[in-house]
Amino acid sequence: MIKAIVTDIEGTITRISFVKDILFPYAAKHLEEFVRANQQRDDVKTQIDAVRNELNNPQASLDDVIAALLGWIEADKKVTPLKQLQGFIWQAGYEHGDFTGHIYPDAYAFLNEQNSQNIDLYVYSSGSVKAQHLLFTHSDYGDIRHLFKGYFDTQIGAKQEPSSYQAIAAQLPYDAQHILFLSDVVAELDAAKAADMQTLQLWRDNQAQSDMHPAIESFEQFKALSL
Ligand SMILES: CSCCC(=O)C(=O)COP(=O)(O)O
Ligand SMILES: [Mg+2]
Repeated sequence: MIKAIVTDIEGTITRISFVKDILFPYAAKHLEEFVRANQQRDDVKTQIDAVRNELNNPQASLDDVIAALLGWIEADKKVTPLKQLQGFIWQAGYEHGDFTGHIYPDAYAFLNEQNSQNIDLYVYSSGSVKAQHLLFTHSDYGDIRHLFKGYFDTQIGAKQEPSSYQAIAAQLPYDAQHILFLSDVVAELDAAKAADMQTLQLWRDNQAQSDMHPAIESFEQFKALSL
């Protein structure tokens, strides 16, 4: 019996193209100016040092740090300091109304339905917890943060590592087998399954599939599943 749902964002409840074609280019456009202007801010300084750490070069110049960050955006690398900085940068875009956080209509209906049935909803995304809050605060449906009980990002571990799902389950008041993890990415579902969670793939954009996980194309098909 499912008591809690942990959902991925991009590709699961949010269109991939919103992240790849709107959020990532916005971050790339504003990153250099943001990092230079805010390099003395404590939370930004921490992430700049974390980039130097990732580069194994404590002496890396700010130019080197910026070049690495821009390369990681281009390659869609889920490197924690990049994801944390992207969250800071997107704040201005959301607050100026440059975009709203995309949520699929079927996902919005599904999240509301599960919430009304007292299923606890959590988020686990490579996007930082700050970025998650921004997307849900400024979503296509207004502020929908009330739907979620908690948020996890790569600070708990990478999404393709079973230990990350074990750590999430340890923070929830349910055994892993009562937790359903939703994602579009098979490697993430494999990791969650290895941690004893139930899994369900959202298959919206022709992603690779696997016999190991049930799959649906839209949450409208959820009720027909016997989970
Ligand atoms: C929180 S919105 C930004 C999403 C993002 O930056 C990202 O890398 C998407 O990763 P996900 O784990 O949600 O597929
Ligand atoms: Mg995803």
